[in-house]
Amino acid sequence: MMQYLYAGLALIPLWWVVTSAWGLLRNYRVAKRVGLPMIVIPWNIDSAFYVVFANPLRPFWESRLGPGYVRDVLTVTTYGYEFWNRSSIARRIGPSFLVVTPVVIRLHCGDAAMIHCILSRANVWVQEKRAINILGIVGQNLSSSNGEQWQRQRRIVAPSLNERISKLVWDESSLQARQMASYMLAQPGGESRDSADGVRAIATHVLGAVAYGQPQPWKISELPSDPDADIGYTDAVSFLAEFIIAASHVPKSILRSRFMPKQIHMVADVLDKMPVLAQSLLDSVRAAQTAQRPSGHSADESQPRETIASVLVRLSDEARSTNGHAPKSNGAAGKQYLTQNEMFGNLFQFTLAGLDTTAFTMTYSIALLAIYPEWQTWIQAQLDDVLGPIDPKDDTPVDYNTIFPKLTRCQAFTFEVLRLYTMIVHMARELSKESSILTDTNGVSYELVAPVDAYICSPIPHRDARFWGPDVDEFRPTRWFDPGAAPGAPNPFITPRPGAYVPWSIGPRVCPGQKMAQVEVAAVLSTFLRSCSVLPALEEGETLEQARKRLLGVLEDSQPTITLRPRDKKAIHLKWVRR
Ligand code: HEM
Repeated sequence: MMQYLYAGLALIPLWWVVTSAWGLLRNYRVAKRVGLPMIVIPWNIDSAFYVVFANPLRPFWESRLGPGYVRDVLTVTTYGYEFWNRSSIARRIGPSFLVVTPVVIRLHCGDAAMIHCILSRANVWVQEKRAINILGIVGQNLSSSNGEQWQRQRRIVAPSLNERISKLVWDESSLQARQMASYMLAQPGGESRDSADGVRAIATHVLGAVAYGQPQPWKISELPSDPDADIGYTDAVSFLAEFIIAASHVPKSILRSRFMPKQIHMVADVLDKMPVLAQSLLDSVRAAQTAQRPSGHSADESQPRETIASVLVRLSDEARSTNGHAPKSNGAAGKQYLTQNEMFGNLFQFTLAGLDTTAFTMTYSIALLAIYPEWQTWIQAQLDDVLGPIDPKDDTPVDYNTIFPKLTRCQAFTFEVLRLYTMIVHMARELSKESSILTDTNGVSYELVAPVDAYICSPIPHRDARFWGPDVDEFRPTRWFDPGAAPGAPNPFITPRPGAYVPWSIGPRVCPGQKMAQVEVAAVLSTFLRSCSVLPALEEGETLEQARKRLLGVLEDSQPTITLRPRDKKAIHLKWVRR
């Protein structure tokens, strides 16, 4: 009897070897017909074990391994390589290549024309299942749906981020930035290691105010840590956003187990509280709408009361009453409004998609201002030109409609930050049809046959000298100005080749919060630079030049979790001085 058991156990590894070899051979044959460069890997790179260990192992092999196949394999299978590899693999083997394993064929796509092909066909290259599982934890939302479900939500959600919201974002961001600048200037010697936490507080409070109607004064926020304390909706969503992988992958019973730290127990508690918190937020939005005049304004016409949540509720309610059961193209009745679950999901999604992306864009921006003082004075010169001489006693709010369009240098600076420090280093898609033909920038076509995944590796086209010129690796915001644009033209910027610049994605699933983020970053940078300058704080015996190099090293040592971030944000040690 026992000998059968031993034979059975011995067969398990053999079975694993045979099925892996068979899978690899099958995928290799399919991939070879495509004609793109390949990196063949004989194990499952998506297994939980490999995903967990690949990143911590990076320091061990990075300094020891020379160039070659093994190094390439370890690089492309370590999360976030798209940023830290600085396009070195893509420059050697080609901007797009296939990673072939026993279980998957994955296109790593860095060619602008191919990226454009994929992102403009949202019904063919759909959101990948793993991303859907992570992003839909609190309810169905834009990022966790495809097809008709996505289209319906998009019709209602995208318009909620409208121009009126941009004005609110501008005002709230400027207010928060003024409070943060005063705090920084009041620190001993104006020095602080809290700039990253400070701008995260701005991003959190701007969302709290304009998305959920819960304004708060600026203050560096600690993540909640007391499971018994009351928690507001904004804090709950930003807490879950921080622990999104645990919240989406680990069962609540394990999150609550005795071996887990208190903060992880809280993930389960906050998940349980979310429906109640979201419901009470929606109830208060609906109550405020009932009390409001039909014009959508409060009694004081200059004070629009709308928030993203209230616009979302209004648009969905309007859709429900006008075409709640409009016929689908196939003749069946289909709803056109958001269900309660989708409303919860999409409200949560704003924080998930909009908080860290905007906060870290601001973190990199401030650090880069300190690293490149020439660009800081360049922006300040335009600010002084547009806003006139500085008067420290004048704290009249700057008007969004007239001033934002004129702050072209702030905007160009942000474009350049997001070119070299792209927040979302890859966007995952999978082919939903039998096959798809992609044509690259050289006009060569490739046929991909399902099942196949694609990673849109945004940093690769952002560092492609074919589109950005020989100084592609340099930080140079002036590259964004079109030399042919007339002075004072409303849009003086170049239009990058389709697919060459995708920090906000492109095509039907382009980020609906793009304008909101641009307005927020411009408001914060312009408020800071109008009254302050930022420099790297010097360590003992260091020159300013050495400190700038050190600070650049801190930014270069970045790693995405979902959003790109410096590994050590406290090493962004800045000195704030009044202008
Ligand atoms: C600098 C800031 C931001 C960056 C770099 C950014 C980037 C992106 C990218 C790359 C995508 C596409 C992801 C994919 O297709 O896999 C996306 C989607 C999205 N973003 Fe943003 N985002 C930013 C700010 C915001 C803000 C402020 C909001 C809203 C408050 C927002 C809401 C969304 C939503 C709802 C989607 C899903 C769109 C869809 O699937 O139809 N984002 N964002």
